Amino acid sequence: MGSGKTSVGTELARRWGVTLRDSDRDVEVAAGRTVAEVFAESGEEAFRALEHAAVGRALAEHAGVLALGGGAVLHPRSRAALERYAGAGGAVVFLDVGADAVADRVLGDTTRPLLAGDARARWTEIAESRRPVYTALATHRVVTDGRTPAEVAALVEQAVQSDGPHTVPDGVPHDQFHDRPHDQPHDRPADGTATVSTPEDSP
Ligand SMILES: Nc1ncnc2c1ncn2[C@@H]1O[C@H](COP(=O)(O)OP(=O)(O)O)[C@@H](O)[C@H]1O
Ligand SMILES: O=C(O)C1=C[C@@H](OP(=O)(O)O)[C@@H](O)[C@H](O)C1
Ligand SMILES: [Mg+2]
Repeated sequence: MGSGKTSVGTELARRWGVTLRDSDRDVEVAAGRTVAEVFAESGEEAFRALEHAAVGRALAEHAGVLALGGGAVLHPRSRAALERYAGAGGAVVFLDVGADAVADRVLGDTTRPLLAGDARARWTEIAESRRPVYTALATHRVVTDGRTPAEVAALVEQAVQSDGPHTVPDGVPHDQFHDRPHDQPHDRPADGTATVSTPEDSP
């Protein structure tokens, strides 16, 4: 939440001339309700089931950029689907962000039900608990603090087009933050239609 998956995904799709899918948006269309309404009326479990279905559809049918909701990786079968996608050469990008940067972005926002109450404390707790999942799943990590969505999109492009060991743009070699379960090249195909998933980045 607030790492910029939706914003950066939009920029990246524009840059590459492809379309953006966003799992939250797909859930809202399928449910005919907002994410906040689904949480309030049906609960988080129902939201996760809708989200899992949206992720599966997007991975199967979408050739472009996919922005995930930050909790999409909590569903074991969504996580497994993303692992298969990455194992087949897809790029899964962890947009990393710290609490100070995120405070300026989403902490006053009421559209994210999991941040109700002490939003900063909730965000920090969620981010810490999910970080191991994000780092295990991601093929690339890009730090977003102090960068505009356009700047982050350029860094994502640079990261996924780089060869060999995945040195992220802030200079931290990929293997210092991630026990990578797969070791495939993650170049964007020349036709420019690769799906780049952003598994939250951070919550
Ligand atoms: N790099 C950034 N710098 C400043 N604000 C940003 C940045 N990325 C996103 N935002 C703002 O933060 C809010 C959340 O961004 P969003 O893309 O919805 O994040 P996510 O999808 O990861 O929750 C939006 O208001 C957006 O305009
Ligand atoms: O991290 C989460 O559990 C959530 C993140 C949200 O998406 P963003 O990460 O795009 O804000 C949205 O799916 C929902 O509010 C739950
Ligand atoms: Mg989003």
